[in-house]
Amino acid sequence: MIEFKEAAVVAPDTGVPILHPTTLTLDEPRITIIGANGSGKSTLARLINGLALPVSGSVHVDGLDTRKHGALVRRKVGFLFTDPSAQLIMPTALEDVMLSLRRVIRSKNERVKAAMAALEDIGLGDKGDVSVNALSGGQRQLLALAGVLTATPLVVVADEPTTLLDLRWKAHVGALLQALPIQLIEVTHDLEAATKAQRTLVIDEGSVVFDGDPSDAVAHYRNLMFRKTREPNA
Ligand SMILES: Nc1ncnc2c1ncn2[C@@H]1O[C@H](COP(=O)(O)OP(=O)(O)OP(=O)(O)O)[C@@H](O)[C@H]1O
Repeated sequence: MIEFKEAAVVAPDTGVPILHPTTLTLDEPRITIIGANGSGKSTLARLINGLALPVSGSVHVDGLDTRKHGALVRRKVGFLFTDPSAQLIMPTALEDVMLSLRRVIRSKNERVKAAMAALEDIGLGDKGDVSVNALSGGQRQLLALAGVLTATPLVVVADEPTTLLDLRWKAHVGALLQALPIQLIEVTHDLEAATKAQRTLVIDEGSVVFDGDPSDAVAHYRNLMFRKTREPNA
C-alpha cells in the first residue's frame, strides 16, 4: 500500500512548486501515470521509492516513511528508468545482476547461480559474459528489469520503460512488465499502454487533475492537450 499525504515537491534552487500537495492511496495492481512533458510525472514516481523526497507532507510504502526508511523502502519498491544505462553499472550482464543480489545472497557461488537463473528467466541466459555496452537497448532494459526483480520487490515503478525501444522490444518489455505478479506503476506517453491498468492518473502542472478509469483518463488528457494547443496561455 502506497500512501501520499499532502506530499509536495519544490525545485531545490528556486523553490518553484514541482508537485503541489498531493494525497493518494495507490493499491491497484496496475496503475499508469500520464501527462505532458514537465508536468511532474517522474517526480511523483520518484517519491514512491524515496529517490525524491517531499518538502512537506509524507509518502509511506507498506507503512514505512520514505523520508526515514529510504533503504528499506527501496527494497520494497524497484525502480526502472527510461534509460537502463542509468542503472547498469557493472561491466557484464552477470556481474550486474550479481551486484543487485549482494545484500540478499552472501555466498559468491550462490550469487552466480541465482544471477544466471535471473538472466535465464528474463531471456538473457546466453548473455551473462557479454559486456553491458554490447547489449541492444531492449536487452539492456531486460537486464535492468532482471536486476530490479532479484530484490523481490513488492512494487515496480517504471518511468517510461519502453520509450527508447523499437516496436518489437517495446511489445516484449511491455508484455513482461504486464505479466509481473506484483504491483506495477508505470509512467508512460504511450496512451494505448496507459489503458492497460485498473487506474490512471493524469498529471498537469504539478497536480493530479484526473484519477480514475484509464480510458476516461486518456480522453481527459487528450482534451487537456487539445485545449492547450488551441489556447497556449490557458
Ligand atoms: N531537481 C530539479 N530542479 C529544478 N527543477 C526540476 C527538478 N526536477 C524536476 N524539475 C522540473 O519539474 C518539472 C517536472 O519534472 P518531471 O521530470 O517530474 O516531469 P515529467 O512529467 O516526468 O516530464 P517528462 O514527460 O518530460 O519526462 C519540470 O519542469 C522539470 O524541469
